[in-house]
Amino acid sequence: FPSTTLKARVVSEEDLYPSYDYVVVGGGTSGLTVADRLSEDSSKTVLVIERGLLDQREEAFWIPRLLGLAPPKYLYNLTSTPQQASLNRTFGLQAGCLVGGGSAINSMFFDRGSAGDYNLWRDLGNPGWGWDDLLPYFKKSETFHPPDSATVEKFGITYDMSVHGTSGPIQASYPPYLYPAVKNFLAAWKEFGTHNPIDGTSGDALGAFWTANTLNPDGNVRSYARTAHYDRVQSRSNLHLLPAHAVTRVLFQGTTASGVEFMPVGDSRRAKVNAKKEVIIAAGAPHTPQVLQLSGVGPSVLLKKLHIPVVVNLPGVGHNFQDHPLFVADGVLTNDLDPNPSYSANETWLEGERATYDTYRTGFYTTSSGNAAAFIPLHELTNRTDELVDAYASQEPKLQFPAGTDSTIIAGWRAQRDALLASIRAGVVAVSEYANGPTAAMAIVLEKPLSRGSITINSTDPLANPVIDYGFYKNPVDVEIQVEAIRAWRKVLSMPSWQALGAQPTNPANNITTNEQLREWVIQVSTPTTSHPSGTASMLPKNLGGVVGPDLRVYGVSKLSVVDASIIPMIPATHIQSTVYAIAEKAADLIKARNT
Ligand SMILES: Cc1cc2nc3c(=O)[nH]c(=O)nc-3n(C[C@H](O)[C@H](O)[C@H](O)COP(=O)(O)OP(=O)(O)OC[C@H]3O[C@@H](n4cnc5c(N)ncnc54)[C@H](O)[C@@H]3O)c2cc1C
Repeated sequence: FPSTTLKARVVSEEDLYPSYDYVVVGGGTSGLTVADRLSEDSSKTVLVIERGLLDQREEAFWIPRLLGLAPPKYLYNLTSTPQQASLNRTFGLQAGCLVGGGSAINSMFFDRGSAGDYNLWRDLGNPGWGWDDLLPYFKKSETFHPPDSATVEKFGITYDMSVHGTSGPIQASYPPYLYPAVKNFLAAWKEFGTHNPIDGTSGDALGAFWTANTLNPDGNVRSYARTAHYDRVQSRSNLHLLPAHAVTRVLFQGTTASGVEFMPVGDSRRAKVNAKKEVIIAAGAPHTPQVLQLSGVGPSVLLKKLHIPVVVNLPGVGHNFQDHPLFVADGVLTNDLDPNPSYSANETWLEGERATYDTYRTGFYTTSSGNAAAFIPLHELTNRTDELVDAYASQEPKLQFPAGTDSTIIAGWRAQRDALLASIRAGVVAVSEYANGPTAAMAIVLEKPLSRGSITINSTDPLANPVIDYGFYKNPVDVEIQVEAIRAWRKVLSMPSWQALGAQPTNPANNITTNEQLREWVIQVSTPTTSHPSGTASMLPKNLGGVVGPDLRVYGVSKLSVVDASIIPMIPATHIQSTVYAIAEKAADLIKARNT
């Protein structure tokens, strides 16, 4: 990989200015995006404080196929509490602890939800956050490189340039190595009864379609927040990055954020830096609530228990936690095509592909985790739609939460449920995702869970892991949708285009058929996370458990905002990084406008 000089604006503690216009907490996906945009104005100074290290160009960060192999020092080691509705199992939560955050280690799917996903945000009390409002920011964030005509012809990829950006920092493209069976996947879903949108990023992400990756076609390397929003602009003298330091709390004068306290990781010494205009929190959904709670912004009951002085009682901080639960349904293709994913089991073949990548930057190593997915609305998934919607609608909100839960959080859940059910009835959101494409085995993902969890601290140690409760499958109707998703998967495998490849389901086996059997299977094999944690500092009205308003400012204090995946009020039916980039792009515009 062409190595660059990376030290220019990485500062050490001694070089810090005593104050900056903006201090950004967390140099991950959203933090680096916002810092890049705010530092476009050379008269403003910006400091990013990142708990993790700057990667040293280890292969896992730039060779797409090596995703998942990041050295442990760049990862958090987070584990949930035992999840009651899931046989009391505990589950990890993957998150990147490095400059670039999740974007450095993710699976590189780069897609968007449906218009209905974002219109839900708007309709929950967030003017300016519907699909039409966000589309310009999706476009601003990316440079989309369409596939060449030979690829289009061979694989039938369709796209609509009018919904894409052509000059944004994140590079999006298709790898030059695609599997022919994806065409069968897409055709089978059409035979099943859904459609193939021309471009799944157009606001119509209902159906089965090709998906691009965060792949820079110049060398077929990962495009991520570090390369796109830091390396690209590191010559700016008004942008400073302080890696390997954790923000321990936001400092307040009264209720005005005035700066942050931070510490070098591995040293208990504390230091302070001032923010003249705003402190911007971008620590990611697992850690943003931790930073807020440590700073005295959160549920007062919790803060008092930990003897943290309360700056503002905000019960929603750490609540409304959502992710996408999933399981893998296994199947085989007895008559598979050439090439197919099973080749990668052969070490000699892999060595050849690695040599091809090293020499030509083509072949298998340009691929990450997939280039197609199906997002299916409930009425296409099952004929039990009315029954399932009624089951959700008849639930008593209070029973979804432990005794003592603040009434605003319960009201927020009710509002989300009612809005979601209207969208499900209207058929404008997907509830199930079938990820990947070229195999009969599929990750089946619940896209619109109504179970909610929480992330809270139980210690004032800023480096301690927060307590992660996924609230996994707490809502039994979520499980019921997963049951229907298995039935739909079996049905799609029986369609002519899959049968042409000899598709057969293997697990769950065909003799597992009753709702009860399928439910039991789902509970045994599911995990609560697709590494899409969201919602822990939700953008919702305060009386609905919100933490920030549509301007992303934290309620009850001034000069403090949140710009990361925590603000997502309802998780969209998509992989969420492009949404996080769009949020951060919009956040930067909002912050600039109020600080001219
Ligand atoms: C393994 C994995 C696979 C994924 N696959 C996909 C995919 O294929 N497609 C997709 O669209 N999405 C995917 N995602 C999700 C996507 O990458 C994330 O949603 C997104 O990166 C979140 O961005 P963020 O800015 O909210 O948080 P992050 O990018 O996680 O940034 C938060 C940063 O804050 C830092 N931080 C935390 N606490 C502190 C503190 N106290 N002081 C200073 N810094 C702090 C962290 O170290 C981190 O760098 C995946 C995520 C993971 C982890």
